[in-house]
Amino acid sequence: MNIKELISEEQIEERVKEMGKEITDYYKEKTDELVAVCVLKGSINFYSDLVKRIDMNVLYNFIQVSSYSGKNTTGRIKVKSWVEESLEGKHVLIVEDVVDTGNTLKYIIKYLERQKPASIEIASAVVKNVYQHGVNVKFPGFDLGDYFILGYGLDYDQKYRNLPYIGYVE
Ligand SMILES: O=P(O)(O)OC[C@H]1O[C@H](OP(=O)(O)OP(=O)(O)O)[C@H](O)[C@@H]1O
Ligand SMILES: Nc1nc2[nH]cnc2c(=O)[nH]1
Repeated sequence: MNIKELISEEQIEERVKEMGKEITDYYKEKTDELVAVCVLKGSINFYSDLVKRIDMNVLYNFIQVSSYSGKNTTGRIKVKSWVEESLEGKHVLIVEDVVDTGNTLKYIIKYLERQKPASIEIASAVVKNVYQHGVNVKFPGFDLGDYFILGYGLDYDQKYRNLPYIGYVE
């Protein structure tokens, strides 16, 4: 497979730093504590980098869902594990690696809303088809066109997640 680099490690690092500041500025008037929900598996690298750049107390939480097989969405969200602690009254930031059709996020938001958090916002390393999915990503990292991307946590059939940059298959 021929993989082309699209966003370098340095560009990611720079943008994640900025996003951490944007998130800190947004929340600092509202709360001194944030629950960051990592959407496994793809968000693991972004999550780990981003939380270090948020200058307030960040509580960790994890949810695992998946719907992609190869390059295509199956349209069915499989839930593999749920968040553990109660989110009632908490400010929640969902941390995603990529928002594409928005199906995964719509599902997760519905699930988290049942727990009555004070607020739910989204940070995503990459946003694709930004006007199509109807999900408001308050903190987008990179806005890309219709590439199928991999690396920096993102997979192609579970492989290539550990590439330090974001690439696409030529
Ligand atoms: O906006 P959507 O079209 O729903 O696509 C986005 C979702 O697809 C990927 O997850 P995937 O199902 O591949 O699971 P993974 O994170 O374990 O790789 C990605 O991590 C997002 O969660
Ligand atoms: N790996 C990967 N997963 C996705 N899920 C939705 N879009 C993408 C993508 O471009 N790459």
